[in-house]
Amino acid sequence: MALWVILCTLAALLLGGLYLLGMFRRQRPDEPPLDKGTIPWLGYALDFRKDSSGFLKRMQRKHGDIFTVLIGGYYFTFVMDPFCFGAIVKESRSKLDFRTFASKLVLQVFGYKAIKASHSIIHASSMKHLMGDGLAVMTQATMENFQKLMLFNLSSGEEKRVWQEDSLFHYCYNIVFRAGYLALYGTEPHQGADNKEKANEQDRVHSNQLFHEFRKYDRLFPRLASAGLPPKDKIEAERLKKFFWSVLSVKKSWQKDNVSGWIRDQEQLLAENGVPEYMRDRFMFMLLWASQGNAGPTAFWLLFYLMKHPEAMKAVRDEVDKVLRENGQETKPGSPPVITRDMLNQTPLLDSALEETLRLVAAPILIRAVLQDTSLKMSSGTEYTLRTGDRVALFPHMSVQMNPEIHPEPHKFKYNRFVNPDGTRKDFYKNGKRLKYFNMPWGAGVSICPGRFFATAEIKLFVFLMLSHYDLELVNREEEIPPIDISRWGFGTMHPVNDVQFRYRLRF
Ligand code: HEM
Repeated sequence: MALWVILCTLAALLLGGLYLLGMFRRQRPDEPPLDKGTIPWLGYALDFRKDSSGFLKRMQRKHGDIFTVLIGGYYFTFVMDPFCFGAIVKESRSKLDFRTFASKLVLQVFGYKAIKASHSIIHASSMKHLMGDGLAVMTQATMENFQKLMLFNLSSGEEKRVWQEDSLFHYCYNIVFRAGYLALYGTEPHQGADNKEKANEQDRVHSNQLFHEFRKYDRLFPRLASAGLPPKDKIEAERLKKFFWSVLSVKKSWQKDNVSGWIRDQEQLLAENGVPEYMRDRFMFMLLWASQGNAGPTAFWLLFYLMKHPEAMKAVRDEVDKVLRENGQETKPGSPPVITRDMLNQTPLLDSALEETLRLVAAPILIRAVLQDTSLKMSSGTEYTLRTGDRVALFPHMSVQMNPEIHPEPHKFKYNRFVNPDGTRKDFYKNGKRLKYFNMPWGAGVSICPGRFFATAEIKLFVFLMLSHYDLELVNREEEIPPIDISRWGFGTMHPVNDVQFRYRLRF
């Protein structure tokens, strides 16, 4: 009898194990093509982690616009048909849920254990402070910090009109990160005008140190997110996490000046929802990564493409100069221009150039957990069932942003791709049908980036200041577009593998 029980238990365990490894899963008649790969449980995890875009291209060629693949124990259904995107991102949360996957990820990479209200707290405070009137306040704060970082040692005189050389990715990421960080997380307090310069200097030093630690974490991030870090790097990641929890802690923020309403409100709302202080510290780290991880790299690509395409540089610079002139702002040493949110709304060409940059380099993968069987109709008319327990994923970089049927010559940077000659926005079509989702750098639906208007303002302020103050050029005019780091597909803006040298010189 005992032997019989043991045998049954072993058989049940074996069957359970095989089930978990995916051995019994079969494609049902109404389901998308299923591809489990050859390695049990892992499936295609290694191929996907190595180069998600290359892998998905191969799968699309093999299976078409919808397919389910096994990746590290999870079944992901990738949907490449842009006419289905709306149905997926707008589906009710009871069927396709964004939170399940996102909560797991933020726990793994930031140590933050999300509560139910986290998402609505983020979105409510972003609506208040990163859009509309709140955005005007944030734009001004960011402007002041850009000036603090970029223009503090400018003086007039010919001797200053010498070329200075720097690495473009590092330069852009560094300045945009620090200005955004100081605008959101606050500045060093000071009393009286005498101490102001001292406080400014402290802000410069502190934000620079923070940037250098942030970059260390940033480099580990893709492998941290896919649980692929070797032990040595894991220890380093733990050290960095603790460093950020401490530097960004709620207690330290109470000692700062000019902490944004965005940070203050979220901290307070979390506290009101019973989140303990140590967890609120971790939340602050998550917000730092979300807010600063993409804007700097995007600013790099935008300036790079403008320098690489002189006609684009001229058009955007002329537009910036015109807006400054028409708003009574002259660029003179010693009196930096005041750039307002209204001025940033008068730049259709710069908007198009930024959107074009994002089309080329923003590559998030949007993921929803399937909580109930959900049917999905493709533009071909075929209907599929997404299976409960699976995940559904979109990779708009491949399916729309670089799709030659939607954007002719997709690898080319065309600064005016998104704007008509009269300044209005262009429409985009596939197979003669107008598309709603033709560029998705910010995601879509419930999980759309709540900081997108602030991000846009931040990058545009930076470009305004760079173009109005400096002549800019690549050190090597024939510089090739640097290859991208393919381990970062899915996480936002891509990074270049190598940096690019550029030089800048005061214009006046
Ligand atoms: C060029 C810059 C940026 C890009 C390309 C970008 C893109 C994205 C994307 C694709 C997502 C996730 C969407 C999803 O998973 O479905 C996201 C989430 C988020 N972004 Fe941004 N973002 C940028 C800048 C910013 C800035 C400046 C802020 C804040 C000041 C910000 C705050 C956030 C937050 C808080 C989330 C998480 C939202 C949530 O959990 O619901 N982002 N962003």
